[in-house]
Amino acid sequence: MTGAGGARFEPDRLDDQAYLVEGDPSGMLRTVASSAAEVRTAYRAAVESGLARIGRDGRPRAIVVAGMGASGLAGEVLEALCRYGAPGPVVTVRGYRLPGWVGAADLVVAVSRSGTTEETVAVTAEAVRRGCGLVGVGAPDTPLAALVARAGGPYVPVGGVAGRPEATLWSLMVPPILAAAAFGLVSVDEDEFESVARRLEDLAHRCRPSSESFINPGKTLAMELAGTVPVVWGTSPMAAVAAHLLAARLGAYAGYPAIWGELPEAAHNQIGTFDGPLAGRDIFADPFADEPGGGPRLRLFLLRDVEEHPQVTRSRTAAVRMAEDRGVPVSEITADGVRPLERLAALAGLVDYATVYLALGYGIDPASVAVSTELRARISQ
Ligand SMILES: O=P(O)(O)OC[C@H]1O[C@](O)(CO)[C@@H](O)[C@@H]1O
Repeated sequence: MTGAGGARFEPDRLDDQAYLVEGDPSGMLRTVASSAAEVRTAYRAAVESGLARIGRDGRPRAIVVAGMGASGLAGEVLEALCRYGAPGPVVTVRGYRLPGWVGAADLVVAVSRSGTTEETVAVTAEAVRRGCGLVGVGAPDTPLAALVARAGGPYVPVGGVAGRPEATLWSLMVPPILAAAAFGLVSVDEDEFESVARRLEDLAHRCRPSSESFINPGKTLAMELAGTVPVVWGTSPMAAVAAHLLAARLGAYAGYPAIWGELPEAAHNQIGTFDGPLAGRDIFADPFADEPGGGPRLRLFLLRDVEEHPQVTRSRTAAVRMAEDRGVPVSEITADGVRPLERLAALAGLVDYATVYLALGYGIDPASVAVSTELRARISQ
């Protein structure tokens, strides 16, 4: 794709079965529908790679997850799981260098689906030089795999869609979680991953292409996103990962912008947008124009977790009222489920569908947004 500037969202496309096949030549909808299978495969691959054995060396001082883009989100998921209950810190590194304090007492989990992303390879090489414990997740026979082999760490091979690292998150995030579980930092078992898989299967059924827009939650969310400037807030650390995922997927699949944040922090800065130039009705818009509005306007998307701090609940409720008072529409999506990973699955699965449908509604092939590949090529020359 060389640019889709000016593309129009056409809701009818979402119920046009022939278009949903032709407009998605890489089968992104099929890839998203296979998320449940991916969770099960990732679990087995992680177990077979011997990840559980790393726990025998004793608990590391900290776990550092290194990854870029969607691979970095695997670190955020682990951070969210560990934030309040784990006896040690989890840090995500997105960049070329490890923090100065990281050393032999720490475990670095390097995540790169391609196994070639230069930032992640650089951080992994630094981890080898510093004598850190090392786990790798990514494509086999790659620079990343070679570095992890040199350090003698376990490597969890990841397949998936070539050139589409962000197509599914689960194969990237399951191994770091199991690495943390090996040290007792989190408590997860096969049952929990199985209930995640079942939840994703249920979503795949409800969001399937043949299910009409008015009952399909993926298509509904896509229609609510279309033509807006999305402000996406999560109401817990895990819901905030889903908010970040939504913003990331919008950019990657639909070339669409969004801002995201986590309550309570987002209420300290992003709430300013409710009184800004993109909020509410456009008073200068031509009332006789074919298209009302005069440009995209703000819409608040609240990704809610059933486990919220009581003050966050108050902040959320007040923010919804304040948005509505100012003419900013609000969409609220609540993640249900007993365990945090189930709730993440409820939100992340919906996000994956909605962002693919949004791209298709704009007539964009969700696997064709290649500008990040162009940037990679330019900086590697
Ligand atoms: O998982 P990888 O292969 O390291 O890629 C990291 C990120 O870089 C990108 O390929 C973009 O450059 C994203 O698609 C991806 O999320």
